[in-house]
Amino acid sequence: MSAPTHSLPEEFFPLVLVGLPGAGKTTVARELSRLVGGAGCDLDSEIKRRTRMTIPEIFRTRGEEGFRDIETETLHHALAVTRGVIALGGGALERRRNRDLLRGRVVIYLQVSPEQAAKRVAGEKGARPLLEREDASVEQVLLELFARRERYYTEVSTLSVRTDSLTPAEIAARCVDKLDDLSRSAEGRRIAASGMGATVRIRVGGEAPYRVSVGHGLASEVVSSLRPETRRVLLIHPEALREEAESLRASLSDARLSVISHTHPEGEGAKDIAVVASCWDALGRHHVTRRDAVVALGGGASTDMGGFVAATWMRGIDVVQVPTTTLGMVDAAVGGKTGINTPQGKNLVGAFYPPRAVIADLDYLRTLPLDEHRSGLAEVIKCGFLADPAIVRTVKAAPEACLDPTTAELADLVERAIRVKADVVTDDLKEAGRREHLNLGHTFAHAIEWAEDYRVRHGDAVAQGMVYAAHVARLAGIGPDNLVEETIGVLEAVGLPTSYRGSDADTLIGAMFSDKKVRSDRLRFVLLREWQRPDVVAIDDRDLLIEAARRVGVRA
Ligand SMILES: NC(=O)c1ccc[n+]([C@@H]2O[C@H](COP(=O)([O-])OP(=O)(O)OC[C@H]3O[C@@H](n4cnc5c(N)ncnc54)[C@H](O)[C@@H]3O)[C@@H](O)[C@H]2O)c1
Ligand SMILES: O=C(O)C(=O)C[C@@H](O)[C@H](O)[C@H](O)COP(=O)(O)O
Repeated sequence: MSAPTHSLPEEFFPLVLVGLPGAGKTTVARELSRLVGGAGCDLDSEIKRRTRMTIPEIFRTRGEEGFRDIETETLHHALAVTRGVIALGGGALERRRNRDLLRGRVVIYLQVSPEQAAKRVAGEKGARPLLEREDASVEQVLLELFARRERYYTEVSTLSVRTDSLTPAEIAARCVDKLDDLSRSAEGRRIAASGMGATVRIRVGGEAPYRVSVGHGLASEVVSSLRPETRRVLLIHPEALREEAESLRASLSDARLSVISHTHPEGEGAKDIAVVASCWDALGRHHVTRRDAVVALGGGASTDMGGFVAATWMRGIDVVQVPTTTLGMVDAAVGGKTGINTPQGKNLVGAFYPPRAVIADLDYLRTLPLDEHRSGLAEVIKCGFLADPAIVRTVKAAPEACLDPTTAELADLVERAIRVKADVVTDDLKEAGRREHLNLGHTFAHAIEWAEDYRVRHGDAVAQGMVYAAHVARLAGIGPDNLVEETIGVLEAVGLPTSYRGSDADTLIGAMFSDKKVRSDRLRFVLLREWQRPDVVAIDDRDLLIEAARRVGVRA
C-alpha cells in the first residue's frame, strides 16, 4: 500500500461514503483510502465475508429485513474497527438505527443522478437484487429509490460531491479537497476536538452524584448507565419523538431489557397529574420494581414529569434523563428538580430527585424547530449572566452560530451552561441557598406562563422575566449601569422576546405570589448586583413592581 498523500485529523476516521447504487462508493472508497490512508471497506463485501453468502442469497433466504439486521450489525463492527473509508450499501440508511450509528461522523454523500447510476450498474446483472424487477426498468427503480432515500443521504452527510461527470479518481480528489476545507472550518475543528463522538462528561456531586454526558450517538450510554440488575424500563416520550423513541427502544431491547413505551401529551400538557397517573398505571401493569428504571426522552416537560414519576414510584426508582431540546440539555434534565403544574401555578408539586444519569445527545437537536432551540438559549444566557461571561461573549460575537444546533459554538455553550448548573446543584440540591440564583427571571416568567395558560415557551418567558428583573433592579438602585440595555441586547441578538404585553400588572403580581421563593408573604427576586454576582432580594414596593412591568410593556 503506498503512503497517503493527505493528512486529515485522526478523529475524522473512519470516513463513510453513502449514496445510491451506482454512485461509485466501492471504487471511490479504494481511491480515497489510497489518498488519505487506511483501508477501504465495502460493507456489502464485509457482509459476504462474515456470512459466507452472496447478497442475493441472503435476500432469498432471510428476506430484506434479515439482510438489514446483518447489515446493521456489520456496520456497528466496521465503525469500531475501520481506520479508513467505509462504503455503505445504498439502502442502509433506510433504517433509522443505521442513520443513528452515523451521527457525529464524517459522512460523504456521493450524489449521482438516477440516469447516470443506471448507466453505471448496467451489466451487473444478478449482483443487485433490489434493482431487478419485472415491472420496472433499472432506471425507474433508481428513480424510486432516489425519491425515497435522498432525504436520508442529506440528513446524515457532512459534505457531498456530485459525481455524474467524474471518474472515481476525480471523485476521490474532490472528496479530499472538501475534507481539507472541512478540517479548516469550525465544524471540522469541533469534530477534531470532540474526537468524533468522544463524549464530554460533567460530574454533578452531592449526596447522589451522577454524570451528564454530552456528545453524539449516545444510545449505548443510555443502556450502560442503567444498573446491571435492571430488567424493565418505562420509556416515556411525547408523540413527536416516536421515531427517536423506537430507535432508543431498539438499543435497550438489544441489551435484553424489557421496554414499555409510554407516550404523553406535547409540551406543558405532560406536566399534569392525570399524565403522571397514566405512567403509574403502566408501571403497575408491567410490574416495574425497585431495581427497574424510567427513561425520560424529550424536552424539559418530559424530563420534569418523567423524573417525578420515577421519584414517586415505589418511593423512588432510577431515572435516566435523555433530553432532546436545548433547554432540556442545559437545564431541565440536570439538577434533579422534577415536577408538575397545578391549576394554581407552575411546578407546584414535585421532588428534588437526582437522576441516575443524564445523556445529552446533541444529535437530537437536528430536528428541533428553531423557535424551540432559541427558547433554550434563554436559559443558556441566564447561566452566562449568573456565572460565565464567556457565554455572553459568544452569544454577542456569533449569534447565528448559536442559533445553529450543529455548530461548535453551540456545543460549547451547552457544555458551559451545564457546568454552571452542575456547580450550583452540587453545592445546594434542595435550594436552601445558592440554587435560588438559577431562578433569575423565573418569578415573572412563571407568572406569564400561568397567565397565558402555558401557551408560551418557557425559555421565551424566562427572557422576558430577565428583562423584568433587570428593570426591578434598576428601579431598586441595584446592579451594573448597563444592566437593562445589556440584558435586552444579548437576548435580542438571538431573537428572544424582551417585552410582554399579554396580561395586566395586577394579574401578574398576584401570580408571582405562588413563587416558591416567597417568604413571609414577601416577593423575593434574583437580581444581579454585578454581572456574574446574583443575589436574592425582597421587594415590597408594589409601585416599583408595577413600574417595572410597565417598562416591559405590560398595561398597569
Ligand atoms: N427541572 C428544571 O430544573 C427545569 C429547568 C428548566 C425548565 N424546566 C421545564 O422545562 C419545560 C420546558 O422544556 P422545553 O423547552 O424543552 O419544552 P418541551 O419539553 O415542552 O418541548 C418543546 C416541544 O419540542 C418537542 N421536541 C422535543 N424534542 C424535540 C426534538 N429533538 N425534535 C423535535 N421536536 C422536539 C416536544 O415534543 C415539544 O412539543 C418547562 O416545563 C419548564 O418548566 C425545568
Ligand atoms: O434548577 C433550578 O433550581 C432552577 O431554578 C432552574 C430553572 O431554570 C427551572 O425553570 C426550574 O424548573 C424552576 O424551578 P421552580 O422551583 O422555580 O419551579
